[in-house]
Amino acid sequence: MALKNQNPTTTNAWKNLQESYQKNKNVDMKKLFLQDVNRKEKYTLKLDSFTVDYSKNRINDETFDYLLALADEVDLKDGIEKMFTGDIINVTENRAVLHIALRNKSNSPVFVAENNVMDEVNDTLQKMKTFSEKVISGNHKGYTGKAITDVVNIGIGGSDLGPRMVVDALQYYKNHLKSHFISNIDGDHVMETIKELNPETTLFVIVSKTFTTQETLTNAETIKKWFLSKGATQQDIQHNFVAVSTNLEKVAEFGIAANNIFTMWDWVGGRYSLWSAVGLSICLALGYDNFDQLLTGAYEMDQHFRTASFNQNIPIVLALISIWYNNFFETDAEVVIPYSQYLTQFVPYLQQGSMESNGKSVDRDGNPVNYQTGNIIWGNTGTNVQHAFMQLVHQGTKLIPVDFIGFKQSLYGNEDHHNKLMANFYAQAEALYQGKTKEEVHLELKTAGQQDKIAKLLPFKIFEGNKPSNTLVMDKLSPKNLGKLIATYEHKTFVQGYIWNIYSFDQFGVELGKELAKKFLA
Ligand SMILES: O=P(O)(O)OC[C@H]1O[C@](O)(CO)[C@@H](O)[C@@H]1O
Repeated sequence: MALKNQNPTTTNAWKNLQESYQKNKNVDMKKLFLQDVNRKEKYTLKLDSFTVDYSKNRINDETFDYLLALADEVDLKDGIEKMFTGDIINVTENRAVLHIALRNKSNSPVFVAENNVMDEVNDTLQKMKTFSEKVISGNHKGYTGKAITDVVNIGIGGSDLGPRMVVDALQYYKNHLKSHFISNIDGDHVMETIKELNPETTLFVIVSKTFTTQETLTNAETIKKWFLSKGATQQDIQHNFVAVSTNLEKVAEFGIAANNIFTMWDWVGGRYSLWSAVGLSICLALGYDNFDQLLTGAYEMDQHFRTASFNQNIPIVLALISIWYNNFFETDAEVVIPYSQYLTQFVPYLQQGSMESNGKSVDRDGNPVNYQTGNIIWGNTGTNVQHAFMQLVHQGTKLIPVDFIGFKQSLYGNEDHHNKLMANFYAQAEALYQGKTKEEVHLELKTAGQQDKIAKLLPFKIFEGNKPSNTLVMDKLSPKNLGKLIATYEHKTFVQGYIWNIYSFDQFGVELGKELAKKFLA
């Protein structure tokens, strides 16, 4: 059965939210905190050690209830169940959407048509484990009999961003294998990556769900030529090349042996695929046990998402807050700022996850929507952003909600650095919320003995404040916690798309550019 099809603007909850917006759009968050001493606790969600404080938002109890009512009215519960039970919710491509099956630690059956997909999932995971252990231990040899030292992931979009982000984020847990990622069709990118590599000891992992993507195939062919030009033969390819794909025929045409193919399925969207064999580069870089922990973290979030009541549900609450700003305040963008240098690739990863999913302008009936859909996601790591774009968030004319992501402990345990990092983390959220009034600036200049500057500087030093943010805190950046964090944003994206009444799991918007590029090439 298809997803319910309902224009969200026709719901009672939407009308109530419009009224609530008119009444409360300029609500002073400081007053909300004064009125309710328990606000911080009340507006904080928990899943084990993962806490999400959403108290610094222009939301009062009334608004929050209407947001929850919106989720009820469009029957979000039904949408979630349909995803988890393998319904064809990617209608335009006639596919189920089952990234949750890839990390289904309960191993309870998940059916697509009559087929329990868990059997194939478990087989592929076992194959990834066996192969990655063989490579890491040095038992899998390159074509001249030497152990592998370097792994190159060749893929783009979901076949690159997920594994790249996870390998980078979890580099603390990495083994001796060096990881490289080639995505762009820019030949300089390819040459810069392979120039130092030894073809004898390098494993190339070609990742393409379709195995028709121009970038990936061009890059893979260039590398194959380079490999063959170094004295290797066609026969040697089986030692140094493996592929991840659904398109077994095309992989065979490329010259990769059948037992070197790791399968995936059409019910895994590219941007949701790092949990599948697309994560092979993750297993190779971190070892299978760490990959398994990543899956466990995501599974725990899946369970929470599926079972927690809406008002306690982390992805749902984050999605509703986002809709509140996007559709009522008409903010266009959201900033995501992880306070961990390890998460440098997190925002580029999230950009595909969110923007390729929800950048749609027709509803599930094929009619143009008369409301805003996908958010623009941007950001980078703190504290770097404080010296870059935060000026605009603090004092610019736009209202830009922020997600701050932080960890209680650093991995190397350097307390001095970590205390300073986290002091900045909390200070940014506080500064956005508190602001600085005219009176405060006045007093500050006076106290600093700068009375003579008051007339000149006063307006420039005022911070309007009352700017919204969520604060997401985990104990430390572990594989399990990263799994939880990624799954949080995956489900947030699902909820937004569901409520906006769009299809989040196709991506026809990338096709026109591809077609025209072929014409330009000709
Ligand atoms: O894995 P493939 O088939 O090469 O596709 C790569 C990427 O291209 C897209 O289809 C479009 O950008 C993404 O959704 C996907 O992640």
